[in-house]
Amino acid sequence: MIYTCTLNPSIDYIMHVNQFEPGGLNRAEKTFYYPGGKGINVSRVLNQLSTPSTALGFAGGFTGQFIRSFLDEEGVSHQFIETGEPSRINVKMKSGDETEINGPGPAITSDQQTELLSSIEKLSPNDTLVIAGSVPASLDKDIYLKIASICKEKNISLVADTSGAALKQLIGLPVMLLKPNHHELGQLFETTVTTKDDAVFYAKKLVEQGAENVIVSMGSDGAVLVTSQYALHANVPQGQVKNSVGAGDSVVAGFLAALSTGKNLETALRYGVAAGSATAFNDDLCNQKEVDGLLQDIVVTGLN
Ligand SMILES: Nc1ncnc2c1ncn2[C@@H]1O[C@H](COP(=O)(O)OP(=O)(O)OP(=O)(O)O)[C@@H](O)[C@H]1O
Ligand SMILES: O=P(O)(O)OC[C@@]1(O)O[C@H](CO)[C@@H](O)[C@@H]1O
Repeated sequence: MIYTCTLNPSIDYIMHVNQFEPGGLNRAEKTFYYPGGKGINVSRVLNQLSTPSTALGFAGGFTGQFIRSFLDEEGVSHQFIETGEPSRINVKMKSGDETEINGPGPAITSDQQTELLSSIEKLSPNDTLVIAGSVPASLDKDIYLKIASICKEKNISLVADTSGAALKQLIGLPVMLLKPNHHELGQLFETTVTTKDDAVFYAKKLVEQGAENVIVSMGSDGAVLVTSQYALHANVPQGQVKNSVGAGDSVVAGFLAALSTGKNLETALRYGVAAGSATAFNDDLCNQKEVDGLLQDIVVTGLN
């Protein structure tokens, strides 16, 4: 069974504003509300790809209620710990470019944190846990390390999509998949990752330190997969980007969905990139039909 863990879920409030004028009264042409947070996005895309998962983490207040009801309607299983204070609302403004303002999220008590760790302790060996997104300030700074230690002890396969200090803590641990984007990979090594070769060079360092698979997503330049055996690149199909929020999470979901049906790593990379691009070409996250429609346009090539 796949579990996802989102420590700081959100409602993503997506606003399309034709010509944004800072300091003026702006009116949006179109708005959308979706449950957000990286782990939740992974669970929603897995569900679209007929791969069951359960979303764990914290949710609270009227916004938490919206997140739960939305997931219920879609048939995504969830077990969030109630925070009392409302989950955050993240504003994503599309106005030529994409501007994001993410809230800090509710305070989480140490009892609530302990409850989450206990629920992870109860997962079974060979389950997969996806930890994704930022760590709220009220939680222990090393919570991902604590979760990774539980996974190691219980033989739970760990997947991580996070950045900064939270990502740094996981280096050297036996992680099944790390999925930084090229900016996050660059930050980790205090450098700039711009080319496929840069991505392979630094992803290899993560593999040497214990990661089984590293996918570096590179926006319109596709994604690179590095393992101890080889490095592959997948291009992106042509299309019009509508909303790239959750595109990286969709890569993770597509990759895991393919692996769960026994596909090989090359095919799983192709699914991951198809899911990422299908989400980028959509207002909401992708669905199965859209992913299937892009698969044949994605070419996977070997890199040195
Ligand atoms: N311009 C684009 N055209 C086609 N596909 C795209 C484009 N931008 C992103 N994608 C798809 O989305 C995937 C992930 O993109 P990106 O590297 O921007 O992820 P990310 O920064 O982790 O995203 P997020 O944090 O918003 O989920 C890419 O590998 C690709 O499949
Ligand atoms: O603040 P974090 O946890 O880093 O990112 C949260 C977030 O921006 O990531 C998702 C897209 O990947 C959105 O659904 C959500 O709003």
